[in-house]
Amino acid sequence: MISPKEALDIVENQSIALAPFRINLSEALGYRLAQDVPSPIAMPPFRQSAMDGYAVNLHASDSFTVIGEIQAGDGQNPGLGKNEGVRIFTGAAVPDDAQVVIMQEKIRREGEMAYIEGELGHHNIRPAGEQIQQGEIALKKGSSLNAAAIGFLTTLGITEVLVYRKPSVAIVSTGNELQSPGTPLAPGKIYESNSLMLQMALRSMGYANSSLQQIQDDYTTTVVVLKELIAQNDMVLISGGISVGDYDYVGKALTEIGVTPQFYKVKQKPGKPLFFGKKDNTLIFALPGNPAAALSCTYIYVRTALERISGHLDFKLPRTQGKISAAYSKKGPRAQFLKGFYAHGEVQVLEGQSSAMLRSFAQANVLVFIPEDRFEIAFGETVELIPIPGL
Ligand SMILES: Nc1nc2c(c(=O)[nH]1)N[C@H]1C(S)=C(S)[C@@H](COP(=O)(O)OP(=O)(O)OC[C@H]3O[C@@H](n4cnc5c(N)ncnc54)[C@H](O)[C@@H]3O)O[C@H]1N2
Ligand code: MOO
Repeated sequence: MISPKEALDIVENQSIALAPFRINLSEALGYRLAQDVPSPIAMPPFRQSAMDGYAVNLHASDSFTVIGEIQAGDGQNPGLGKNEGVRIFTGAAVPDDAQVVIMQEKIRREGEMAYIEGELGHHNIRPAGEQIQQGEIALKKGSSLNAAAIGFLTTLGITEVLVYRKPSVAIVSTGNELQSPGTPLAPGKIYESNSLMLQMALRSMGYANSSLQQIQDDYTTTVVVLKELIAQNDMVLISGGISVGDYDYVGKALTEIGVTPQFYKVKQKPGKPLFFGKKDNTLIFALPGNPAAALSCTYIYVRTALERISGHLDFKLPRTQGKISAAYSKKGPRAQFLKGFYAHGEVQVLEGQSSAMLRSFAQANVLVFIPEDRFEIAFGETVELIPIPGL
């Protein structure tokens, strides 16, 4: 059995970015750039006034003559003699001859004459190219296209960019005991909840392209359905049927389909029987059916794979720290990812850590990582936390 760290290393190394395509910026939210993007223009494109006031060619004087006006958007560049100025507004082009824009609050006007009152202070001119020069890299390959990034590229006149494709993900739940919600439970059945939960986890992380399937514990069906889904998708997430029971067909079916295993079983709780494999360019995770195990593995391993194949090339699982609010005793040698609630530097390990339970997960905002070789964590000790994404 490998450690969580070894398993994450394998996932990172095996998750290769999908093929890029061109996209309009208005559709590009959440994608990652597949190229360095150079700026086609300098920004600002001209010397820009940062204030409403007067642009002045000032020479050792505390007064000047106002000879005209420039509004934002005007294209003229009037010549200014010594101690001549123009009325100007924020965002307007400053005449080449002006060295300073004086805020209107510091000016007293008398007809065409303007008198400076108090200290001049800043020159209030944004130099051309102050933010970026023409040809300079605006955003690097791998950058996330969030609202600010899309806004920034739009200020440069860019309308289309090359981004990495986002994966199509098939989510498959297995198990004869599973019944779709919406009808009273039949004896021996439970409601099927993993597929919707996993779809929501993916959506909350920015991956909207997923489909849901449910299959019975039947070997032939499992082979046929999984084979087709693996051929058609970039990633397949299977929940349940990966342990050692007589009706756990998933592992055998994946072997028959020709999936190359990257690992099976991780020294962790929850999620010990996690399987990760590859067929051609498709990544396959067989997640343990226990709901908290399936979700925990999704937030740790599936997330890492999704980020990397979507172009977040150097993605590492975010980790932070907090002080534990009560002593904790770990039983057994497996590393643990505990459901926790973190606030103001302190983390509380929640009641009910069984991998069959979701109650504590529904209240958690972090996973508390307890390494394999740690058993007794003292009150107030600093522990590693993995924030739950998408909250
Ligand atoms: N003899 C052993 N038995 C088990 C071992 C072991 O090492 N030896 N490992 C245990 C651990 S740890 C886990 S985790 C589970 C994982 O088992 P499977 O991945 O095969 O999952 P299932 O048996 O199909 O289901 C487990 C549990 O989760 C419920 N489940 C499954 N799918 C769903 C779903 N879509 N929605 C809601 N709930 C679901 C299922 O009813 C079971 O209760 O194996 C242990 N056994
Ligand atoms: O590994 Mo299982 O998820 O502990 O119950």
